[in-house]
Amino acid sequence: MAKHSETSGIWIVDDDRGVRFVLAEALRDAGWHVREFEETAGVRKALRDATPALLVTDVRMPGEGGLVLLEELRARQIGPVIVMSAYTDVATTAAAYRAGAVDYLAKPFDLDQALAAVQRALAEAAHPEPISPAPLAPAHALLGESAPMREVFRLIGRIAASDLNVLVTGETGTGKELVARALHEESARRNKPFVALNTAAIPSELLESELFGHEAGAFTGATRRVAGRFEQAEGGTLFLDEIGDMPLILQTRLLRVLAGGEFYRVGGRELIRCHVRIVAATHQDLDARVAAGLFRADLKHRLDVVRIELPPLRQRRADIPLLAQHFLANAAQELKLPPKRFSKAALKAIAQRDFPGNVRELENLCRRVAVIASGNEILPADLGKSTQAPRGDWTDALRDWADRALELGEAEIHARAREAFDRVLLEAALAANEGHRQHAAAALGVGRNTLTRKLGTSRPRRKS
Ligand SMILES: Nc1ncnc2c1ncn2[C@@H]1O[C@H](COP(=O)(O)OP(=O)(O)OP(=O)(O)O)[C@@H](O)[C@H]1O
Repeated sequence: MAKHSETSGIWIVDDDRGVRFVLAEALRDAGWHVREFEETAGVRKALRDATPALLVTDVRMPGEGGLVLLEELRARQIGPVIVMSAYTDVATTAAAYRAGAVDYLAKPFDLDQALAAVQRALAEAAHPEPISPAPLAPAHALLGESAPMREVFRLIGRIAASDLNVLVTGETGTGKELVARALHEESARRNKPFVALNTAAIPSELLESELFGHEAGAFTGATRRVAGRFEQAEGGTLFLDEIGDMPLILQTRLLRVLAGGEFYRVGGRELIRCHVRIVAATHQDLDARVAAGLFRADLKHRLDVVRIELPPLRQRRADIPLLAQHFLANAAQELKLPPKRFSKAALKAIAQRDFPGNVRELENLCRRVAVIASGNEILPADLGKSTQAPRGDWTDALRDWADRALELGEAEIHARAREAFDRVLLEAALAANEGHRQHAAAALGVGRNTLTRKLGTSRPRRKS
């Protein structure tokens, strides 16, 4: 490796001597000239005679913090700067990127990772990307301290300010929606709407108008013009959950909108331009769905510009105690119960459990014990037996849909919901029974005639 002593080298600022020493030695071994500082005051002094080729700084130190120095260096166009910190929550990570950091190392870090970050930063220094300044965003409740979650926070911090579409993948209940919200909160769009739509929860014939809105008279029950989610999210972020389940016909429509940035309401003639950032999520293997012909490859490319993979809870058990205590405290507060806490043994027992329903299942367990446990300290015996993961309750989605339809004063709400309900059951039963009507009817516990009658009536009612 080439010697870099012709530049003023790499400067490391950290009040922790151990970190400084280990990092400095590794960088020197790699051929760089390194200067060490234990506080930012020393850096300011040194800046009178020299500038670093790269600065690596801690965030919280006695005296002035690293981010203040970072902002000043950015103003003077000195850098690049890599930030390292044991504080790895989304807000701190994103604040570092906003202040101008080119990378963020979560302590404790791997030395190879640090060396790679230094090399990358120096290589990219010739083409620095502008980072728009923005005020600190409020902290939000995406919690975690495990290595995989730190990586997720790092990624969120890095890409929040961009307008790139993001695909969040992960099993059910891993926090995909919270990640989408964090991306929104940390972006310049934070004062605009965040709108979420679960594409799997909406009957396919209603999905188009949910997304793009409709004009009065566009179909039976459309008594007045209604704005779709795209319009509602204008300038902000649209979160499309369960994107893998979107019917192909709508995938085509969505693709056109994403490509052209404009759309018509259902039954409308006015072309509407949209400036919405899309964060999509799925618990399915989207590549497999593309291979099976169930998902459009071109749409996947549009959505999957940056991917954030949320690991299942079993791969980040280190987060369980933190999450459990948070959920227990929240549940007690919400339910107006006296504060409760887990005994050490109970926390240990929880951390060893399997949670097929991931964070959502852990949250439900904490709510349950908050109510059931009699004492203020939760003991292992209070936890009960591990149960199978409760799946996301579809009636929640139905309730949301009904609330909205009622609020908008839509017509024939009951009939439309019933139709959708029947159709989903019938389609599922027919699919599970290879199209055999009698078997499908038996599986559902209805007579064959009922099934045939319902098949006859549960058709889309769009007029045109
Ligand atoms: N890291 C986390 N910190 C705090 N709360 C979390 C975290 N991850 C998930 N949760 C909570 O767990 C529940 C499920 O999270 P969320 O709805 O974001 O999951 P999801 O992956 O979108 O689920 P699904 O695939 O079923 O839609 C929510 O109540 C959320 O607040």
